Amino acid sequence: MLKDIYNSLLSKKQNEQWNSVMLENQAQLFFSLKSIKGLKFEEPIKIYCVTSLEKQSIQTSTLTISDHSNTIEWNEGYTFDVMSSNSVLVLSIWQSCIQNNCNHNHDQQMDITPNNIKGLNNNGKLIGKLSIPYSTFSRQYLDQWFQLSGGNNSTSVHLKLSFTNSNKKVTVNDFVFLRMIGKGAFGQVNLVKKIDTGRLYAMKIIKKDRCLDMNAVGHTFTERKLLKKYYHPFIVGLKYSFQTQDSLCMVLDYIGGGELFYHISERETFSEETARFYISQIMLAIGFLHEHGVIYRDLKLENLLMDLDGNICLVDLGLCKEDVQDGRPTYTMCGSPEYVAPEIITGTGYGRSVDWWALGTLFYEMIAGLPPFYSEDPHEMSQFILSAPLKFPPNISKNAASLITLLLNRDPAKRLGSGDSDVEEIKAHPFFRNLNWSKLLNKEIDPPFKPHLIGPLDLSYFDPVCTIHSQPANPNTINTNLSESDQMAFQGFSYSAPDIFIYNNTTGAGSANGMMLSNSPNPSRSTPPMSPVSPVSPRNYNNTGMSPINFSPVHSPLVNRNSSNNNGNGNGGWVHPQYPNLQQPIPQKLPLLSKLQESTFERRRSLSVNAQTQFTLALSPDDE
Ligand SMILES: Nc1ncnc2c1ncn2[C@@H]1O[C@H](COP(=O)(O)OP(=O)(O)OP(=O)(O)O)[C@@H](O)[C@H]1O
Repeated sequence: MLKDIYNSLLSKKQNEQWNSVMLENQAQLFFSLKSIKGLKFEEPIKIYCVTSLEKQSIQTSTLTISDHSNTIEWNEGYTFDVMSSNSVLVLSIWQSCIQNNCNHNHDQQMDITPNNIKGLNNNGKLIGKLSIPYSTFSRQYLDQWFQLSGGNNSTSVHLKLSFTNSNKKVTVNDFVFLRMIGKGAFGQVNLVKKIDTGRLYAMKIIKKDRCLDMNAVGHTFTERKLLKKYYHPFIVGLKYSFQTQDSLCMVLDYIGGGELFYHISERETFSEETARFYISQIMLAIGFLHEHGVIYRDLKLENLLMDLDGNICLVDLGLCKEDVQDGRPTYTMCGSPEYVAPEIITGTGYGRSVDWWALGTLFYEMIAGLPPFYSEDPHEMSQFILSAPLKFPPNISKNAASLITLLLNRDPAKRLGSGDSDVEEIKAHPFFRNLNWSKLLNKEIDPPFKPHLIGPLDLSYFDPVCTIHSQPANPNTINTNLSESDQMAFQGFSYSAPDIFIYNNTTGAGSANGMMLSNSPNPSRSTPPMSPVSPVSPRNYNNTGMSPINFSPVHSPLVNRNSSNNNGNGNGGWVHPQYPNLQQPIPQKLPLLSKLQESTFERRRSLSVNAQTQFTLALSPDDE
C-alpha cells in the first residue's frame, strides 16, 4: 500500500516536469553517428540504431559486422526539429533479430515517428543506450565519444551533433503533402513531410469558413493554445501552427498506430490487464489536464491514438474547457453521446469529474465490448445514462466491477476522482495495485500490443477511405472569399518567433499572441452562423421538442448496423450484459483493409452530422 502511494506521488511529481518550456526560435539538431567501438560478439552480427527526440524516432539501416576490428565506421546522419528545452536525445543500439521468420525491414533508414525507442524490431537485443539532454546537445557543436549504458557497457559511439537556431517562420510551403489520414468536422488531417529535416508530421487543416459558420473559432484557438502550452507523453504534441488565406494549420506529432477504436474493433474486447494499461495511461493524461485547470470533455475511442510502441496518445483538444480550477460548474452540453455524464444531460452544471465518468464508460466498453448504457437511439441512450441499472459481464473481476461502479456514480460529488486529489483517488483503487505509475509515465512498461508496420509510409492502421480514396488537402488552394473582418477572427493563430512562447502556468493564456479570440461570427458573412444552443435544462426539453441531447446516430466498434445475424439465435451467441436483446454482429475475421473499411464506413456516415451537432451544442454565448 505504502509502495503504491509512493509510486503515485512520484509519478505526480514527474508529471509536473512535462509543463513545456518551448523554445523562442525554430531549432534543429543535426545528428551524425560516425562510428562504434567496443562491441563484443562471437559470430557476425547485424546492428541498427534508433534515435528519438520529442516523439520522433528514426531507425538507421542495419550494419553487418563480421570482423573484430576495434572501431567500426557507421556514418549515418539526420536532422530533428527541436521545439522544447526539455528535450532529450535518446539513442539505443540494437542487435537485429535473428529469427528466420522475422519480417521486419531492417535494411533501410526509417522514420518510425513517434516514440519508438525500441525500433520496429520486437525481438532485437539491446546493446546499449544513451541519453543526451538539451543542455548538452544545444551547445552548438559536439564531436566526441559517448559511452553507452545498459547491455554491454564497454560499447561507445562517436557522435557529431550540431545545433542551430533560426528565426525563420515555418509556413505551409515547408511541407510536402503525402496522404490524407483522417477527416474531422472542419477539415482533414494529412501525413506531411517537412522538407528541410525530412521528418514526418500530421497536419490538421481546418477550413476557416467552416470554422466561422459553425462558431468554432474559439475551440480551434483553445486546442492550439493548450497544445502549445503543455507537453505530456500521452498527449499529442504541437510542432507548428500557421494559417493560409483559407485554412488554419496545426502540425502535430504523427501517431502512426491508428485509433484505439480500430484496435478494439479488431479484438472485440480487451482483457482486464490490457484495458488497465490503456486506462491508466489515459488517467495520467486526463489527470495532467485537470491539474492545469482543464476539463477534456471528449474522451472517446476515436480520440485515443496508438503510437508505434503501442502507447496511448490523446488527440483533439478542441472541446477542452479551461480555467475550471475554482470549482465553478460549467453548463455547456458537449461530448459524444455514449460517454456523456448524467449531469451534462440534465444541464445541472458539471465539473472535471465528467471526464472520470467517461473513463468509466470507456473502461466498461473495453472489457464488455459496448458502452454500459448503449442504445442505437440517442434519446433512449440518454435515458439509460440517467437511470438504467449498471450490469456487468459475468466474468468481470471484483476489482474491475468496483472501479467501474465508483466511476459511474451518477452523483458527481460522490464519483471516484471528484475529490481534491482528483486522479490520485482513482490511482489508489485496488484495481491498480502494483502498477508502477512512474514506469508507466516514462513508457518503461511494455505495452500489450505493438502495431506492426513495414515502413514509414505504411498506413495500414488508417482508414483506407482517407488514405487511398482521398487527395490530401492543399491549404494554399483558395476556395473561399473571406472578408478582411472574417480574417481578423484568426489573427494570432500563425506561428511567429515571439509567438512561440515561453508559456508557463503564470503567463498562461494571455501571453504573446496566443489570445483566445471571440468566436462570434462576423455579421457581414454571407452564410449565417448556426445559432448557438443555450445550456439545455430538463425544463426546456418540452419547449424545444428536442431530446435532452440531440446527438446524431451513434457508432460503436462492435455494432455493425448493416450486419444480419446468421447463426440462428439472432445474436451470434453474444449477449450484452445490460441489454440482452441488443444484437451484436457475428465476429468475423476480416482482412485489415476491409475490416477497417467496414468500421469506418459506419463512422464516417454519421461523422458530419455528429460533429455538427456536437459543436453546435458545445457553444453557447455565456459558457464556452
Ligand atoms: N497526430 C495525429 N497522427 C495521426 N493521425 C491523426 C493525428 N491527429 C488526428 N489524426 C487522425 O485524424 C482524425 C481526425 O482528427 P481530429 O479528431 O483531431 O480532427 P477533428 O476535426 O477535431 O475531428 P472531430 O470532428 O472528431 O472533432 C483522428 O480521428 C485520427 O484518425
